[in-house]
Amino acid sequence: MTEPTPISIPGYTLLQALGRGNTSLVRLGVGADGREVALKIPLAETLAVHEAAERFGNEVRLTLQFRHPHLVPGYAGTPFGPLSFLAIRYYPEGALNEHLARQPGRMLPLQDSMRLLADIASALTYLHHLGAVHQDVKTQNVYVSEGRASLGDLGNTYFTSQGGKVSGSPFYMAPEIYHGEGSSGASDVYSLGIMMYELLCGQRPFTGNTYEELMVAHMTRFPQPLIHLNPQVARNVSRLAELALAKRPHDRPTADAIRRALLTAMGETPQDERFHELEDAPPVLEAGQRAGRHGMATPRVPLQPTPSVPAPAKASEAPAKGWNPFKRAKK
Ligand SMILES: Nc1ncnc2c1ncn2[C@@H]1O[C@H](COP(=O)(O)OP(=O)(O)OP(=O)(O)O)[C@@H](O)[C@H]1O
Repeated sequence: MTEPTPISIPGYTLLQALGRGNTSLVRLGVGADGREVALKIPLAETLAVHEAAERFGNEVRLTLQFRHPHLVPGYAGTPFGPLSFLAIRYYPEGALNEHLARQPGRMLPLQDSMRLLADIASALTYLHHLGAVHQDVKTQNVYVSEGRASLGDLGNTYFTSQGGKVSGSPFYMAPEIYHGEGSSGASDVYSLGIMMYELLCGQRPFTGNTYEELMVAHMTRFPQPLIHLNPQVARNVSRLAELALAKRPHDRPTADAIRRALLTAMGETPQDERFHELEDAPPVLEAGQRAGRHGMATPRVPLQPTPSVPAPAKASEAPAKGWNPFKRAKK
């Protein structure tokens, strides 16, 4: 794997690497104001492949545009070109999968799990309200801080009105995506349903050792009721988790119904969500130009949907070996 460019970002002191994904190297950085940030820097191979570079640009633009307490906030970024990067909030506790791996039995106390799930459901309610689909809801893309969750990684997010390529991660992908059909808010809800099982009973509802086994499980099997696996889970929450995994998208509840059920089970009275208006879209920038909340003025321009690599829809298209059920094939 090649080293990313750039090796320096004006305005930031680059510190140690926090992690590396398929697309980018993430480094801790300190801004001119002394604030620690996570700097996503695309790998050279990401920039070399048009679709991958477009996806990174999409992530930069949408992260800077959306604003919600449970979406990872973006501070500044350059969407395209050799100097592209994205500065986002730094989460010292890391991603939810890393957080769970540190827990005994990979399980958090029930109230803590419900809080995190309610936060993610809230973020999805916001995206769906705006007509956007996240397409990659999974524990690896949720960041945790002091018991609260923020959803990140908007590289595959698109507005349904503008269209976008269908993608997902095999452990979390809804049956309609395996069938090669379109994604929607309901396919995000399906992925949230998978996370409800992971967090509330410590196991995934569908497993498989190969892509084909996993595909068959998602398309044909029905999960055990959550409440049978963990009798402490409230009946309504268990029922909504099962419904979230309905084979047909229109049989699934909304993210907001799940949020409300979780809050009610926690003894709270759910309030209606109140949303910020969309940030002005960052302008289309030349290489090296920067957009952000404390950067240049941002004229209104329409967002361009950025295509992502489609998830393999048929067994014959599935990766034969070395497949990773947490990752889509990206390049
Ligand atoms: N905001 C952050 N704060 C702390 N650590 C982070 C942050 N963002 C990313 N990381 C670390 O960097 C790793 C790689 O990040 P990420 O998975 O987002 O990379 P990516 O290449 O953009 O994603 P993908 O592999 O889905 O294309 C994460 O697993 C995590 O350990």
